[in-house]
Amino acid sequence: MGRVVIDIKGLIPGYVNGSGASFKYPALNIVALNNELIALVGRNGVGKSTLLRTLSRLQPALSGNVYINGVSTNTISHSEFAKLVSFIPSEPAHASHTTVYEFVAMARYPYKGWFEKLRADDHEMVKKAIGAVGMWSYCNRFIDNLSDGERQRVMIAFAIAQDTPIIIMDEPTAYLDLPNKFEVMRLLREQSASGKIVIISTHDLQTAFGLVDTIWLMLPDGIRVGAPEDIVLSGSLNRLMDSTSVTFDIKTGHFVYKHNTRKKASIVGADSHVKRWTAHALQRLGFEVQLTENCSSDICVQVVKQEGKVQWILGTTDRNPTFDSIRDLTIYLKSKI
Ligand SMILES: Nc1ncnc2c1ncn2[C@@H]1O[C@H](COP(=O)(O)OP(=O)(O)OP(=O)(O)O)[C@@H](O)[C@H]1O
Repeated sequence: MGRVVIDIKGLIPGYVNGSGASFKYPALNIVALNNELIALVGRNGVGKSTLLRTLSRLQPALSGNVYINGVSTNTISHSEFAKLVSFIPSEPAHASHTTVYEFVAMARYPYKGWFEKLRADDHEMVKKAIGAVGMWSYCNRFIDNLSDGERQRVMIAFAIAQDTPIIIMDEPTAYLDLPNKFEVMRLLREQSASGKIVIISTHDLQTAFGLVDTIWLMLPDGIRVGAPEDIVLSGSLNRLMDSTSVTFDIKTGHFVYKHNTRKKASIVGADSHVKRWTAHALQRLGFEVQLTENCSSDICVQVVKQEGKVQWILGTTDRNPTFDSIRDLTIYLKSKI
């Protein structure tokens, strides 16, 4: 696959109605490069689908331009554009009485003239695409009878068979369980590694921040572009969450519930994994937790491990309450605070 560059210049995506623009996003200036897997993230309603649909030419921009390899997409014919960009919408395909094979074969039609049949090399491409997503044994199954995860793989096969240098997918990991989310991301990584630009929108920050090359973070006042790590270090994620109940913990890389109470607790003991998960439980109860060598707060939990058995002792003497599980410890603490 040759080099591909998307150059977004002064693009304002949005909708107009009779009284003017009903939704208008600030102007975007971004360059995307081949081999880049990009996740577009942002709150509900910020404009992710609108931007992806605009890049895919399914709706006009309010102003600005998108260039693919230096050519304005407004000047590219529909059939040529279909050889450059495949767009997979967020709603899973429901094509009645269409088999997986027939559905993926439709991806080859941009390469055909009117009434022209698929040739042997088109069929090879379709077979390769279905095989690449591990769906070969499903070829004769109807699309309607697939699970969401299976259908999502078929959608990726469609994009592979369309064989475009740019793949745009709106929420490809929605509806999927965790192993399937990672599997879909692996397939998309393979596509970008083969030289394509892959742009997806997602609400799944863990998957996005763990696996993509670049984040496009859509905030209400404009977009931030960077490696996931750049975005974390810029502090922009707290603006994404800008909420009274969630905050981003830069030390752990996790989004955490914001508690109002800030009682202090310390956890002592030798087993670092047990200490860390005990801290997790106490943080959930609203404690500010320190993992230390010595008890330094009013509430101190000792993690003791003897002959493979773990116990949690509240306080510093043997007469203090002792628990056999984190659940018992938290039930006790909740009854006291
Ligand atoms: N057809 C339409 N006409 C006018 N406004 C629309 C239309 N479709 C969506 N909008 C508005 O455009 C804004 C952006 O919507 P969009 O669907 O792009 O957001 P999103 O970030 O994809 O949201 P979500 O994460 O909830 O899917 C919203 O305020 C929405 O109400």
